Amino acid sequence: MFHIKNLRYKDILYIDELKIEEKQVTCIIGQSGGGKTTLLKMLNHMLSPDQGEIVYKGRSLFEWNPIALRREVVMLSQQPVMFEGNIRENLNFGRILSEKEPLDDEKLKEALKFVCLQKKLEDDVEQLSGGEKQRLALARIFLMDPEVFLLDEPTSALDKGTEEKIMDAFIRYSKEKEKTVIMVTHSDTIPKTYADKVITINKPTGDNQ
Ligand SMILES: Nc1ncnc2c1ncn2[C@@H]1O[C@H](COP(=O)(O)OP(=O)(O)OP(=O)(O)O)[C@@H](O)[C@H]1O
Repeated sequence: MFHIKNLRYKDILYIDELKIEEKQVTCIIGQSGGGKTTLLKMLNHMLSPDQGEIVYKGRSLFEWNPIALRREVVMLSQQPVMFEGNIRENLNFGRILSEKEPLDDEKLKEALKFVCLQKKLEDDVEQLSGGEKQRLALARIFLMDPEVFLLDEPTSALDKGTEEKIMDAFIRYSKEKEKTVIMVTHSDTIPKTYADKVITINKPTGDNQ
């Protein structure tokens, strides 16, 4: 699905060749500051390489309309993005960005349950904790229903039990719906439990595979 060739970005990321397969769970691991987030941002064209090429579905990312690409390839960033307003508005905002119709409260409540978030749709997002915001942002991209999920440390602010419940549900859903999941993680257990493939990205030495 993604094919990276001879990628160079500043002195941050050097990848000679890397393939990421569709409908699989790929975990990206490696040392802090090694360039994992930078790589995720390249996959939905929020950053461009200085040299080399990223091919997505057989076409160079440069040929893709960035907006159309980001409807298919959605990124959950490390610091969850929150919009002013309540939980309902925050969940449906992703749907608007994806040009999909807003969902009724029943569907939104199901999404909150999916991420183990016991809050009301009317609750203001300002009052949520870091871990609650992380789960709300995950529920929002889940409702966007993209083909590819780029997840940057999606459970870093959660306790082990909650991490396991959410990851179990999310990966089961992704497999059923044949989604592609590309996830940066520092967890020891997530790659072992869920990954079809693990990629290690460390500071450049030229042998990132
Ligand atoms: N736009 C930028 N310009 C210059 N340097 C950057 C830029 N973005 C990130 N960096 C640097 O690039 C390196 C890689 O950062 P990145 O966030 O990709 O690492 P990471 O592997 O995701 O780290 P962590 O595991 O700590 O989240 C870091 O040294 C960071 O400071």
